[in-house]
Amino acid sequence: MSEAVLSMSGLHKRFGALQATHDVSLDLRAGEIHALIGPNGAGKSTLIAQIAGSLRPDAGQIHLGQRDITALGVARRARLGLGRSFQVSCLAEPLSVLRNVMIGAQALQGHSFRFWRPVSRDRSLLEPAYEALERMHLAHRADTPVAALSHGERRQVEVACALVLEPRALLLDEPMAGLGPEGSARLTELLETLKREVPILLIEHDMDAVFRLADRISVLVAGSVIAHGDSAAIRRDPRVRDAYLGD
Ligand SMILES: Nc1ncnc2c1ncn2[C@@H]1O[C@H](COP(=O)(O)OP(=O)(O)OP(=O)(O)O)[C@@H](O)[C@H]1O
Repeated sequence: MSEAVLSMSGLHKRFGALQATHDVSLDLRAGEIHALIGPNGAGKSTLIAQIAGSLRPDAGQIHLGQRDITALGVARRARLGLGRSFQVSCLAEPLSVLRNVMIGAQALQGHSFRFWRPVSRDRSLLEPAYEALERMHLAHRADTPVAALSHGERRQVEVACALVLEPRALLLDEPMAGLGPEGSARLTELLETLKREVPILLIEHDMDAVFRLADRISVLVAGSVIAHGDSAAIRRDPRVRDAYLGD
């Protein structure tokens, strides 16, 4: 079994009386997609926020490789190799695809707006941004305004933004949301290839995509991991069927 690229142990997070994350331990290994699924309000976004660094856990540790990153902020984690895409799109419609990817990378690096270099002059980002677009099969759209892209292509741009800093691990929060069958199939194919280079922790409600993509699945219910295993094991787990999948 390959070594964990990203791992968390004993994570707890409480909001007042609500235990949003309860003793969650899981890891992400090289070459895999590990999907995190669960009903609405199960605590998936709360968990991702703790991993990405925007929310501090009450207890527990998060490691990127051997390094304890629990106390580090979002930008430090991004610079150390934790990439993420967001549930809500933040692309600038009138700007080209390439400029959006460069701006996205700057933002992830933690540049404050006051000290922003105009992105068009930041040559250091140009080549990595172009390469990230190539990895998402979008280089031919580099000069196209985001406004002219399909919904699926926008999702590809969002993943490309997260790839510019060459992450060691990637957090993807509902990348299939709002995609039709064609867009979803296309992104599924791209992620299947991408995982060989960057392991992916995937939060996703589209169960077809999850069962096709995930090497391992963890099921979160009311803040706790109630089941963990490969697709076949999760499909037949009676606790998961009761709590989430139904018949
Ligand atoms: N900042 C907050 N303050 C108080 N309660 C919160 C806060 N953030 C989340 N919660 C609560 O924590 C629980 C878990 O929410 P979370 O958004 O993490 O679930 P989720 O699994 O991501 O849901 P969804 O699939 O609908 O996005 C919910 O009951 C939610 O209302």
